[in-house]
Amino acid sequence: MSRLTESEVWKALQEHYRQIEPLHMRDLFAKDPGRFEKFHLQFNDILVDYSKNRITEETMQLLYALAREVQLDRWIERMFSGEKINVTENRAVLHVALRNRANRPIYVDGRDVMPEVNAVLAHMREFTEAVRSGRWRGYTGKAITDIVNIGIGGSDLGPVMVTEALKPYGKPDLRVHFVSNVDGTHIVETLKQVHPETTLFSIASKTFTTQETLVNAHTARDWFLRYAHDEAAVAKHFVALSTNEKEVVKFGIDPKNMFVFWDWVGGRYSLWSAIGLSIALYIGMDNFEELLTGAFEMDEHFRHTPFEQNIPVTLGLLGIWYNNFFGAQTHAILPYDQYMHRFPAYFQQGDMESNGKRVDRDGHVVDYSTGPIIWGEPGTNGQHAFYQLIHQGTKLIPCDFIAPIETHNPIGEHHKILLSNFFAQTEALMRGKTEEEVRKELEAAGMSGEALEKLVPHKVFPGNRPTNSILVQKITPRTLGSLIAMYEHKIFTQGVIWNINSFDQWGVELGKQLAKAILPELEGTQEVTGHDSSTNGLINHYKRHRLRE
Ligand SMILES: O=P(O)(O)OC[C@H]1O[C@@H](O)[C@H](O)[C@@H](O)[C@@H]1O
Repeated sequence: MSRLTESEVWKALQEHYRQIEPLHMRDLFAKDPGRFEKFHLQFNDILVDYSKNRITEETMQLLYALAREVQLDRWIERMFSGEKINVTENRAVLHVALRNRANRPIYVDGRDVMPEVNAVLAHMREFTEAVRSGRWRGYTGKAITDIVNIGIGGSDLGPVMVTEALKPYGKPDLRVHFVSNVDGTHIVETLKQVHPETTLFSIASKTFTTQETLVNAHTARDWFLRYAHDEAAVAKHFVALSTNEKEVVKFGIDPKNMFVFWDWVGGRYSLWSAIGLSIALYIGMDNFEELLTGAFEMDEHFRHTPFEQNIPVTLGLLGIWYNNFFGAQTHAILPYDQYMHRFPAYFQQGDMESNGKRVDRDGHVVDYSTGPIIWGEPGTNGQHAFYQLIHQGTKLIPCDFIAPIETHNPIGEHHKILLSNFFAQTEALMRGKTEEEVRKELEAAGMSGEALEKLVPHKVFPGNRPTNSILVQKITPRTLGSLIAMYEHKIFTQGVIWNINSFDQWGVELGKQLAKAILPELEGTQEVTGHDSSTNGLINHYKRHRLRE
């Protein structure tokens, strides 16, 4: 037994779960007309309604007590003050410094990081303004029309997600492209759309050693030089976003064209850093700073608001409730906003790479479930695809529904229809439809007898399926910044409760190592024998059939 599962409050939650599990939210709503009032929170223009959860006031009290039990407040302070809470890599976790708009000093190893943070922001402003205004010229004197960001994981997903989410703020005559996959198709298809004289490549890699990114970057460079025939021209078309100057120089990028960040910025938390250059190029530095401001406001809220009114803490605790007491395995993020279509994918990395851990901070295998599987698609597409399982399947899937009150595209009735679906789905998931209601409905439609009875069970919805509804005024840079930071801090809250290190990612290493060992084995015709029979069989099948080409 771990300290967590042995704690009094954990045991109390287990006991309390037994009382809550049989209750239906329909009845909880019927009994208490003030339920929405009690269980919603508001911060700036973000409203979080968590009343459609399988909770009572006692549940929340116990969950907040759990947060106190693990000293969440102390952990928050440790992060914000630059303590090296990423213990396995001996690093501070300071993405909050990147958006510290109050400019309060934050120290790492006795050194205030803010002057460096501000210097990079100034560098980004100078560069993005030069490119956007057309002052920055390519090797034949033409202005830049296309940005190709080459990066993967945290050096891709954030910029992709944000540039998509903030498309209405994008410079119309500047296109951004993202190449991440080492599959040659990705770079080939992208290069078909751009011209070397007017394209700027931003090579985004914290380590600058990531195989996929370097292979794609070399291919881009070769392609470029096939046109330019001049190594000196590379400086006008390639910039690097990285922590590793040595490798950047080795690649052939002038350090003047390098935008730096630091080891205390985790890859999946790096969109706020120089990794956000493609975002800043596209939406402009003022909007990029608005994004930072939104995140900063959420940081302040997270750091200073009592748990009971604290949005990330509350969302984190609700996640714990389903994950650890109801046994929910997954969590769906469902944005009702087409521009936000990569938001669930972004937090797939954000959450699953952070909290997909099986040992605690002290290296002990945990005896409780940790990070959930995160998934989702924008509404209403999801409704016509996988909502069936959420409504009537055998699995409990807590969902976050996110929608803007105002759309960037007020055309006809579209937004009202979209929002009516947003409201309807959480209502349907909560209420369900009883046998009696189904029977009445079928009778009203003229059905009776055996045919009716046969159909009834199929048309019953059990309901009692938990959702959070997150309504924002409009998806602006500022609001998006707050929303992203909200989820980051939810992940942090859960990591603290599970006593895991949310900031390393050793789990991605084994596959990388094995791929490196296998790569040379794919050469030649010699039979491979060094693996298990499946891996040998697959490699040898590939080699035999490749030779047939
Ligand atoms: O930015 P880099 O160093 O190229 O790393 C890209 C990604 O590489 C992956 O291996 C890591 O798991 C991610 O966290 C990271 O974002």
